[in-house]
Amino acid sequence: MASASSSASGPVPTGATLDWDWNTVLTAAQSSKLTLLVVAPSIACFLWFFVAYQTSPLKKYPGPFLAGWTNLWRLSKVYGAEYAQTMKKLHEKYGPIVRIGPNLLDLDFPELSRTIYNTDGKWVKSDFYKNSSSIIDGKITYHMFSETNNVEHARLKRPVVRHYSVPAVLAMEAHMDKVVADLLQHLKKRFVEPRKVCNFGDWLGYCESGPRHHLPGYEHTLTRSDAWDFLGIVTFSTKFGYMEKGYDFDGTLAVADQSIDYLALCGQMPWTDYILDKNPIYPLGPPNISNVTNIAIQKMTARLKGEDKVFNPEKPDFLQYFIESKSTHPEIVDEGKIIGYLLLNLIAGADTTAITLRALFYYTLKDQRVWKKLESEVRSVFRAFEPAAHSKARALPYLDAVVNETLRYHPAVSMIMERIVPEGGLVLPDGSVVPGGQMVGMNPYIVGRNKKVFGENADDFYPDRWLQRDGENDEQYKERMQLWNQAMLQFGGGSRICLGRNLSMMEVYKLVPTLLSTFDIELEDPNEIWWYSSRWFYRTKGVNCRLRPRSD
Ligand code: HEM
Repeated sequence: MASASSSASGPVPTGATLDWDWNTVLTAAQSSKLTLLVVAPSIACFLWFFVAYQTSPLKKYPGPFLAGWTNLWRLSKVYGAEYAQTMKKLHEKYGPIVRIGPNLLDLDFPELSRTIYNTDGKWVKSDFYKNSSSIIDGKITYHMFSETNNVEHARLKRPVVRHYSVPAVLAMEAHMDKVVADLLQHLKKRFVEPRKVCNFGDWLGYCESGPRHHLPGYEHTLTRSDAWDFLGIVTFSTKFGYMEKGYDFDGTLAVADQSIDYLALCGQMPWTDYILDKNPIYPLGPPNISNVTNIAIQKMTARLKGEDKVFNPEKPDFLQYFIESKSTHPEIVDEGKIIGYLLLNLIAGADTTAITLRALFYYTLKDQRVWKKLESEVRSVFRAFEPAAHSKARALPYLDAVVNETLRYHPAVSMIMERIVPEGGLVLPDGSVVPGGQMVGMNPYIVGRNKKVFGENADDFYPDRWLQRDGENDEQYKERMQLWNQAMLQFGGGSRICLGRNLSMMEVYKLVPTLLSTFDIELEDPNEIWWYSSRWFYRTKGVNCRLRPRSD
């Protein structure tokens, strides 16, 4: 070992011969700084997580080990885009209760659906929802979906809720008929006459790095453009033009996808929204749906000035209703709120309906027994090239069964709908109590496949399960349906139930019989496996079909 005096690197006590090396001392000092800067916080962090983990009241519940420690685990599962499938496997492994976050349980107890999703105002949405808000005049502003305060939510909903009721939606049937009639003509000209393949889903390469234009032979994203144009018409009497152009010409649909993915990813660790989208210095969030926002602003301004030439007062639309609510509820509704209501209609409504329609065609066409049964029921009532009347369509039992089965089997929202357990806690069927302040929720995909409710074949697409069984009397059938409906959370539940469900069901019940009674439809490749991405929305692409004029 060298003496310290031989070192040029620092003062040495006089006369002392030291048996150490200043480099070693410095290295030690540096490493203790390192210890302070890196190791100590890591230990503190570990201890914090360890204590939180050990003392958590949810520790007793089963689930993946890492999920109990950090929300990064569930973030990674959302990122993987196989969320619903992963959760299903976890429930198969652990049972009806799975701890998927340090403070979050995913429950598969349909009997609790009316407790957790109810109207008493005590169950509050978690912070998951908050990031789907916007900054208006420098202030974070929530809409009906993102508002977690139940009192404020009820205030926002009050002026508009009646416009989504069944009678109000039925008053819009004339609008819908126009979109359906246009769609039939488009299909005839674009696909039936030139004998081209029609894409019932999104065209290949959409939203990926490739150019944003149609590929030859796969021109039309039928369900999606129809759903967007339909909502454009009922919302402000104007189609976006996706059906005419046949592709996402202004990029809106791609941006809508990004904002829904942002909701799902950022919602796993809600504080990240303050670093990303709500960052006051440099917002890094998803791009706005500026095209649609601009259209909404233009339409509202023109309507308020009496300059909207396309609006026909005999055919009411949501914009008109929202403008009226400004007079009936001036203390709640201003022009900013009207834009919020308009945008929510589009973002919450178009893709959910498109996903449902696409799933219905995919699963039904894949099972020719089901397809033929549906086709013959529909054709016994409706003629070709005639928009199906909603009231007649609702009376068709097999169509009803197919729609229910599609909603059960492929819910457009396939992620846990988080709620905060109120004071007093939640008693689970196993007798354990989840204390107030913790989070629980159910996933429509998981409860929709509960084998105790739907039977051993719950993982099969089998619409006939919804029909009255041989030997089952009316009372028994009614009871079974009541039980099954508890497990149908496709539209959420309670006071936060989907506001647009009547509207989307009207579209589905009109469009499906109209298409089946007008065309012979078949999958181009009966073995087609579609693309999917399961996050908040269970999105899909594909379903390429050949359409021919109806042969019988
Ligand atoms: C098949 C179509 C649809 C499905 C599957 C669907 C699904 C859902 C679900 C599951 C929720 C509740 C989310 C939660 O509690 O966490 C919800 C809420 C909502 N949906 Fe839909 N939706 C559909 C269509 C529509 C349409 C067409 C509109 C509007 C025109 C719409 C507007 C809304 C609104 C405003 C909310 C928030 C309700 C509130 O919190 O008060 N949805 N939807």
